[in-house]
Formats: sequence, C-alpha cells, structure tokens
Amino acid sequence: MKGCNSCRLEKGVCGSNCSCNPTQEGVPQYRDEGLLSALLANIELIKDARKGWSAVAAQPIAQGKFLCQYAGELISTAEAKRRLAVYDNLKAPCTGHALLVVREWLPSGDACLRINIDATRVGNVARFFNHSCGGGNLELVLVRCSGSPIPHVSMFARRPISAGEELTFQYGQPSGPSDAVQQIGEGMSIEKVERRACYCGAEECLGYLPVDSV
Ligand SMILES: C[S@@+](CC[C@H](N)C(=O)[O-])C[C@H]1O[C@@H](n2cnc3c(N)ncnc32)[C@H](O)[C@@H]1O
Repeated sequence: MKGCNSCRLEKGVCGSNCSCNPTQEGVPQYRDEGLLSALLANIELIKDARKGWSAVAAQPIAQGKFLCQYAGELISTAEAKRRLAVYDNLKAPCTGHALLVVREWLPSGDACLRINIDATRVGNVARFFNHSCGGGNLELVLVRCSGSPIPHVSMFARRPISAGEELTFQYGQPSGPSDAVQQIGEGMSIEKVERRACYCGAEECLGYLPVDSV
C-alpha cells in the first residue's frame, strides 16, 4: 500500500491533522505543540539506519532536568486499539509510530487510569525518543496540575547526560506496582504480534521492542 510521503503512514491513517509535505521528503513532519523551538537548541535529530530518527543531546544535560512533556493526541482506549492494529500491520519502512500507552495504577494495584497519547502525527520532540531495554537516560513522571484529572507525561533526565548521547527511555514500563505489567490484549497471543528487532545496544537488550499493549 502506498503511504504518505512524509509521515510514512498509509493514506487511511494519515488524516486531516497530518502536516505532510511531499516536497520535503525525508524530513520528519509533525505539528509542533509549542516546546520544540526552545528544545531544538539543546537537542539534535539524527537519522540512524536501523532505528530511524533519533534525538541526541547537543550539550550536557543535568540529572533531574525537565526536558519536555510527551505531547500528542490524547485519544480514547478504543481509538488507541484501532490505531495500534493499523500501525502493527504496517510494513517497513512504515514502522515508526509513536503511540504511548501509560497506566497510572492505584496504590492497591487493582485499577488504573490508562492514558493513550498518539504523537505519530501531532507531537513534539519527545516522539523522536527511541527505546532502550536498559531503561535509557530519561524517565517518565506523571505530573498532575491542579484541576486536571489527566496527568501530563513529563520527561526528566534520570542521570547526567553527556553531549552526543542519544536520549532514550524504556517503552512499555508500567507506572505503578512492579507486578502491574502491561498485558497483551484479550484474544491476542504473543505469536500473533510481529516482533520488531531492537537495536538499542544496551547490555540488557532483549533483542525485540516491547510489544504495544492493546
Ligand atoms: C516513538 S518512535 C521514535 C522515533 C523513530 N525512530 C522515528 O524515526 O520516527 C518509535 C519507533 O522508533 C523505532 N525505534 C525506537 N527505538 C528503537 C530501538 N531501540 N530499536 C529499533 N527501532 C526503534 C521503532 O520503529 C518504533 O516504532
């Protein structure tokens, strides 16, 4: 199926929000949600042959420094499931979706708030942060501003980061009790989900990207 020239998704997925510009093929296109211009002074985008676009620190970043929020379309779980099914069926090079699913668990571990943020077409620089099986150098913190029931997914440096280091975090990490792992969705077995090779290079690398939870 012929995909959109810019966001690389199939035409049906590439909707009215898409900022595709066929004349700039190869340049990642997305709608800047405000923080990007300030961040670009400190973060560079480079293209890796196997991982696609990667964000790299242009100068040292102190431990604990706030980098950005994970911006994107806040969508329902039903819509997230629909999109993930489409994304999972895309063949290379149409592989780089950026739909983040975060769960905020109650302390009891009995229930959670599921937050689905799709930065595939609309987002900020966070959509270029790749996965590391070793935990990466960024951590996601759920920050709730007064009056808002939905927390912001905020990204901080979890250790000092050197200039030239790629900015990564661990995809698929639960936010809550350690046994509250993400589940493969009902009716799906791990064999039915195409595993994508991971090239994070961490010692702990499992060889595959975490499977998106549906
Ligand atoms: C949120 S996007 C990150 C930016 C992406 N590299 C791009 O070019 O748009 C997530 C996608 O990047 C790729 N990716 C991220 N981390 C990776 C890794 N460790 N190894 C291989 N591919 C990776 C996968 O295609 C994944 O679906």
